[in-house]
Amino acid sequence: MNTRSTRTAGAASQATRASARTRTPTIPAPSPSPPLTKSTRTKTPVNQNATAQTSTLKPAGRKPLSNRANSPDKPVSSKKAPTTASKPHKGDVTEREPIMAYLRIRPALGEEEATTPYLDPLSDTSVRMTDPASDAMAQSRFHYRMSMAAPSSIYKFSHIFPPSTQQPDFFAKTTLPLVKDVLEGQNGLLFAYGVTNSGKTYTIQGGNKGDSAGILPRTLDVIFNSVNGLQGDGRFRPVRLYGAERCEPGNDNLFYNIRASAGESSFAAVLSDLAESTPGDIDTDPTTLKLDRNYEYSIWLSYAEIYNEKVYDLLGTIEDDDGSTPGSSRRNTTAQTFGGQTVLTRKALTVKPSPASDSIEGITGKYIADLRHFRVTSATEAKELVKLGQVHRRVFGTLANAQSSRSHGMVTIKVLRSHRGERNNPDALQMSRLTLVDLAGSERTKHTHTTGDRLREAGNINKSLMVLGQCMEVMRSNQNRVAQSLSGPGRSDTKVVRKGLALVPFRHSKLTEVLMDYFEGDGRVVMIVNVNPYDTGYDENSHVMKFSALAREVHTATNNAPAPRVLAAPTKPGPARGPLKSGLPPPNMPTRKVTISSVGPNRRVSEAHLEIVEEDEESGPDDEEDDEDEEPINPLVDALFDEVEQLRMKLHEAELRCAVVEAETREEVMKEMEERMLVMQQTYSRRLMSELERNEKKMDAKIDMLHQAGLFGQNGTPQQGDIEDEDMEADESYMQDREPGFSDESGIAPSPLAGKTAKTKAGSRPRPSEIEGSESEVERSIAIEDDDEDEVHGEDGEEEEELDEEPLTEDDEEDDYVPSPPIKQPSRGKPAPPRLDPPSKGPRSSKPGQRKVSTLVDDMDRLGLDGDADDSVIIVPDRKARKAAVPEGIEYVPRPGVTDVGKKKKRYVLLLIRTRGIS
Ligand SMILES: Nc1ncnc2c1ncn2[C@@H]1O[C@H](COP(=O)(O)OP(=O)(O)OP(=O)(O)O)[C@@H](O)[C@H]1O
Repeated sequence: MNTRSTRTAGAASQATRASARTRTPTIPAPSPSPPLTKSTRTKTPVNQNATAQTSTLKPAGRKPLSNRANSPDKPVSSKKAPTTASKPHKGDVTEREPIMAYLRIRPALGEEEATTPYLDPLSDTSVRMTDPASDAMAQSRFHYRMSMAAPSSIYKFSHIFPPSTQQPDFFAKTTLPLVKDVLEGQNGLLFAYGVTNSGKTYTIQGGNKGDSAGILPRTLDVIFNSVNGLQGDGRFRPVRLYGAERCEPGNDNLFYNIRASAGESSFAAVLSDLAESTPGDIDTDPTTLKLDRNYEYSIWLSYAEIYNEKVYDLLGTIEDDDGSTPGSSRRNTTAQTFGGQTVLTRKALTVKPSPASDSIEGITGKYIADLRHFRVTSATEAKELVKLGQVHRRVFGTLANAQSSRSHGMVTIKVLRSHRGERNNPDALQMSRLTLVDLAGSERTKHTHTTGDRLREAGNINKSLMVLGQCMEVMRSNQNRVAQSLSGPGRSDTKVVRKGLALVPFRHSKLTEVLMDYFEGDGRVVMIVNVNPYDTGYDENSHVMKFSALAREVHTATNNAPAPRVLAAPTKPGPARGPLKSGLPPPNMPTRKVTISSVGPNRRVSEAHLEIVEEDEESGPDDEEDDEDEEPINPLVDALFDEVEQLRMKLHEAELRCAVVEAETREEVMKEMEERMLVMQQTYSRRLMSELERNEKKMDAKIDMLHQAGLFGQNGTPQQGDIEDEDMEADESYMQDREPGFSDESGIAPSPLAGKTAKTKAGSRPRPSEIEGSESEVERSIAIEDDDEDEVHGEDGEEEEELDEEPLTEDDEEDDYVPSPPIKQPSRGKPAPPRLDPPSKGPRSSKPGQRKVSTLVDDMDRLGLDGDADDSVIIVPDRKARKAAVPEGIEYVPRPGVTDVGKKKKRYVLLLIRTRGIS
């Protein structure tokens, strides 16, 4: 019996091999970097303790789904494998190793240097990550933290590379062991994972300065340095996943010229400009590995991308002849011009299960049908190819997103190795492959407000990464279950356990479908986690870190013995290998119209208007046959994944809506607040103005009383004429000082009474309290008392009515009157009025009110203020007095410009009484 046929695919198969072949079940400590040689590799049992101190992703929580993949007794496909007796089998030494997870911290760029990174390496293998928002929250009581991730966590890695790490060093520690493996017949997978702008492309491809070449160009350098002088003539070419087929040496001579690949169009010019600006051979890695010189090697390269859950050949523009079908063109991408419009057509490739005829020990992975591999004979040639793929990726990627890689880029290097003595024996052929994947940045839809096509694109990126995480989780859980059953007493028969293992959901995304063989078959897997510690997406970075913690708990099988590969059945030519549909796209074909431009040498700008047609995958006649080998896809799992994706989209849309509503609400509240503030400001300025006005009027009234009483001419005090002159001068100088539109420091617009205010402020008109010399005179004639409740009324007679309504009290009368001699107000140019007699200071003998009235009448008589006199002035202490004093036929008329000042309490009223004839 062919023992290989008993091998099963899926996690169960891994478990079987692990249990059968793991020789020393010791629990190793994670090594900081992968071993360079097989002898140093640590043999690891599948049972691992979680090394991350943070919570890992939650288990799916659903019942393990089983199908035939879960069964160790899964029957091999009914299809017969080639019956060649020399069918090779793998070596006996298979070990299991955890996925290596390396953290690379990106250095600060530009303005980021001013920011504090939120990653703090604690050692070579552990790092602390602290949410910057939690610091901000501690400082501000208004800030609240919306993150679901823990505010601070410690994560462990196989090794942590600080920002200062240089490309050569990074390559030597992470990738060189895989390069050695692939040249010795082992498979290897390396993928860079991280959020957008975290440095994945820089790590894989490199920068554009000296010594910044990434791990891909370095890998090519090391391979060609090592196989120098050991290259075969390329009489076999790799097909499908493990197969190889004979080809005529030389048929695969490459014809790749970027300009030629695009034809004579503006697009060609853009392509060549882009090629010039794309970093090429920046620096070369001098490392050379020692290889078995009994073998000869041929190196093949392919470059695919997965975009929106479709797989494309990035070297699709290269036209070559496959030799097997003479005359047939094998281009997957074409650029044709119709009436000035360039139509760029590329065809999505199908992912097919590897046929049983190719299978190695029953392991059936998947391959990308029609993805072409090109034989490369030098590092320069290989880098040129990569560069062409890069340009295509940039072209198609730019059409999607100018800044960020929106696709997963996948370069696969296949090494065909044959013994020099058996170079014509296909059974002695060995094939190994190394795939380097630059994953699309895990999309931060929440932060980038992605919508429409971008949202769908982001959804697909996230879906494939989510499925990758799910696969790892299921693999880990399956491996743990098998390991537990092995370690338990009397539980060495893991048959029952294996039956209950969950199906690893590789098939739910193109990315995992294409990579599943690395997880299920043999090969070492390395994961590079790129983190930008200045990035605002703390949550996304936490997710990336948790993902790496999970990956470190998954084990893959490594086989120390070289793996001989079978010579596959001849390739069946199918329609998928034929040329693309040519001509204009059919009307129902979805197309995208885009403009792409580039700046070439001498700052020449090239621009091309393109119509992009992405043809769907085609199914060929052999697909049915292939489908026989396919494991049935579980519709429930598929539906669940779709649902998760839909929910994620809905969540995102809801978040967007919330953000919009929040922004609108904030704006509304702001507007309302502004309006209220404005109203308040107006109210307060109105009050201030009226207050000012009132004070002005009061002040003016008081000063006018003094003027009219002629008190300023006494005892050296300024004569009224002098005061008026001074007033005028002061007014003039004040008005000169004040520019039109002047406003004081308070910002309040000048009051219409500002001039009056200024008068008093400037001191040109002395305040009553300032006129010390006249104080006694004033006291003698009138007492001026301020009252906070004073009110100034206009000349509308209100005062009169008000006063009449209010009964007079005795206090009023007492307070209101201070005996004073009657004063005759001198008219301008007339001699100053005679000095009034000092008031009698004797005790009051009569009722104050009566005394006031009589005294006032006497005063009037003394001053000759009769009804015929002009400009007569009389001070009437209160309304009673006024009523009593004003003789029949005389009415109270305020002089024009003189305010009728009234008080409810404790006030003196200055009245100018004119005779009827004067008014
Ligand atoms: N280790 C590093 N040293 C210097 N510069 C770096 C480093 N890593 C990244 N950069 C720079 O950071 C920027 C973003 O890097 P990169 O384009 O590689 O991010 P990315 O993760 O591939 O983003 P995306 O997923 O959007 O494609 C680039 O300008 C790159 O040159």
